Amino acid sequence: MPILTLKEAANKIMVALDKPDAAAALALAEQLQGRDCWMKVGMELFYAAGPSIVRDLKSRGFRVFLDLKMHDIPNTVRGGARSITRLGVDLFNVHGAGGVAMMYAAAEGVREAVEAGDAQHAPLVIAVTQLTSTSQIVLNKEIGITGQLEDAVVHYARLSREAGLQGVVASPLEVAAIKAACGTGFITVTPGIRPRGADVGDQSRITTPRDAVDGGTDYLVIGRPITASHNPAEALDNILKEMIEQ
Ligand SMILES: O=C(O)c1cc(=O)[nH]c(=O)n1[C@@H]1O[C@H](COP(=O)(O)O)[C@@H](O)[C@H]1O
Repeated sequence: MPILTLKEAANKIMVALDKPDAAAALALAEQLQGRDCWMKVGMELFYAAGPSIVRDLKSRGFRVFLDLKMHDIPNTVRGGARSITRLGVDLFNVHGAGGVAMMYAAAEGVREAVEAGDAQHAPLVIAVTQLTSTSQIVLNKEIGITGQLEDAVVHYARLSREAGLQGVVASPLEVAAIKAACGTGFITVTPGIRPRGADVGDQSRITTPRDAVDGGTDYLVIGRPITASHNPAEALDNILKEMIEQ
């Protein structure tokens, strides 16, 4: 892998702002300001703080990944995508399990909002393949998908590309297979990042930040290793250091 600059490494980080309200999220974001990383707004924060949290983060100069993992009938997802696009986010996700028509509807919703002049730019749309908390055993025995987990991930990646989406969410362990199937330009956004010695928690398919970078991922989604630290800025800086070390 080519050596990354500090700025390039920071550009790859999406900090999962899994906080209960806007005040807590913005206090954390402020501590990380000036480092060029993205902020990810997920269900906990968005359901509490609403659309204004997106505007608050954008006005502070952050790029925003809105992680609401839409999974519904195509018509509903199309409307959801239109509303999300109007918010001005840079990237959002849907569930690959919703199928091609649903994913296509998400892409259409984006186009409709942009063409109607309701949005300045089109956000990237990506599909969740298999959650990084899902293990091989859970996939086979609970979810009921037979075969290898990596094959299930690649299957959804192919479908999402067919539907016109720009990338997927997967674990860093599947990046090489996704890129081989869908091309190097197909974006991989990878949670399941744990620095050595960090608490794994509910994640199942994990790598260190450095292994994720060496594996060719485009973006690393990192929550608790940064946000639960007593010094989030220092935790982020240590991760960045590990990513750029020769
Ligand atoms: O779409 C996501 O962001 C996502 C997909 C996935 O498969 N696994 C996953 O962990 N995530 C999100 O990534 C973040 C990971 O957070 P930590 O486990 O605290 O680093 C959380 O906000 C999850 O909601």
